[in-house]
Amino acid sequence: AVLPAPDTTGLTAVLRSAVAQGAPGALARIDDRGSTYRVTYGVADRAARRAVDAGDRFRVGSVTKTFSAVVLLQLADEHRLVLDAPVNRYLPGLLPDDRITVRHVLSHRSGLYDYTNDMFADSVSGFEAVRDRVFTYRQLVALSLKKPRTNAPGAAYSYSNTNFVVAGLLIEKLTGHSVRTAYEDRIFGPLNLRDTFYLHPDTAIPGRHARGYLTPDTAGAALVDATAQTVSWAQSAGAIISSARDLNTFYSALLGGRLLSPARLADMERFSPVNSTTAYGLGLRRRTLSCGISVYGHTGAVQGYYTYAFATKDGKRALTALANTSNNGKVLSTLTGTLESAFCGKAAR
Ligand SMILES: CC1(C)S[C@@H]2[C@H](NC(=O)CCCC[C@H](NC(=O)C[NH3+])C(=O)[O-])C(=O)N2[C@H]1C(=O)[O-]
Repeated sequence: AVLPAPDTTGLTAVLRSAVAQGAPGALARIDDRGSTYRVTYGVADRAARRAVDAGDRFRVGSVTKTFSAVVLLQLADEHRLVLDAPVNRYLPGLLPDDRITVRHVLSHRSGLYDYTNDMFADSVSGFEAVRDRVFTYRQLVALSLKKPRTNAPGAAYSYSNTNFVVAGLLIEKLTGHSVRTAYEDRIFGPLNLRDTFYLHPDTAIPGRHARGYLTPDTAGAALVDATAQTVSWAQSAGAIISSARDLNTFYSALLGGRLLSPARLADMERFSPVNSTTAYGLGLRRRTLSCGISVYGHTGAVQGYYTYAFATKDGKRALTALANTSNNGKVLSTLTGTLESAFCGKAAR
């Protein structure tokens, strides 16, 4: 299908709305068959009053889940992992139910409870309690197992960070290396993602970056600078640092068939419906837009940063958008408009 031209005027209007709704700043970058469009609005650093730059690095949150899924699917391509095998085959005794498979984990159908529900029940105090903490994967899994499963294995979709903490344990067990080494050797290096890092438990973001600001639960309370944090509460579920350029490169390469065999990419794109416009595959979301076009990628919400990173089925057009706030539902919802502008064009306004 011929895509409408991107609507950069509409894109600017969406970013302006996000800032009006409380984000200090926002950026968007579209890569489309060799053409690049960049839009920025507001500030990357409130104290220094530095304007957002489209090249700024940022924390990508759950966009990390696609990277973790790619590593495990590459291991499946290498016949070192069977997607429909129980997780406990590779990590004996980890989970209390041998029926939970790797595929259940990567599609959020395992039933494993999401420990962040309790961890961040109060947004600011929950964040302050963990921002400098370092967890082991098994400590995070133990937090989840204190609560009942949400569903029988495979019976329903229920988003849970715990699933991609288990994915991190699988990556380290099956590769014999750290998650950081697996990302660098299998994705960051081959795609030359120079702005992309996995530095857990280091709290800094290297190079020029947008500072991230957590919106408190109390209306009108001051934003909390959340830039420096270990993201140890998430790790292989949410701790990657990247840029709009690199995320566009990543999703274009993935959907263009450069990272996985056709069979494994098809596994990743076996979608179960989440709601009328969204479906989830293996570490990959599909969103169907108002113009009927479906786009593939992931969103991210880590303290201080909202990310949307999506591309067309063939990977030839990709969009990444970032607003440097979080815990602000209006901003998260408004950013959906970047997909409409990027892929549906002017008709979307
Ligand atoms: C499904 C999501 C949106 S949430 C999930 C994951 N992020 C988290 O689980 C962190 C939740 C706490 C973040 C915090 N919220 C609170 O503290 C609320 N009390 C805030 O907004 O800064 C991620 O990233 N995913 C997004 C995704 O996959 O799109």
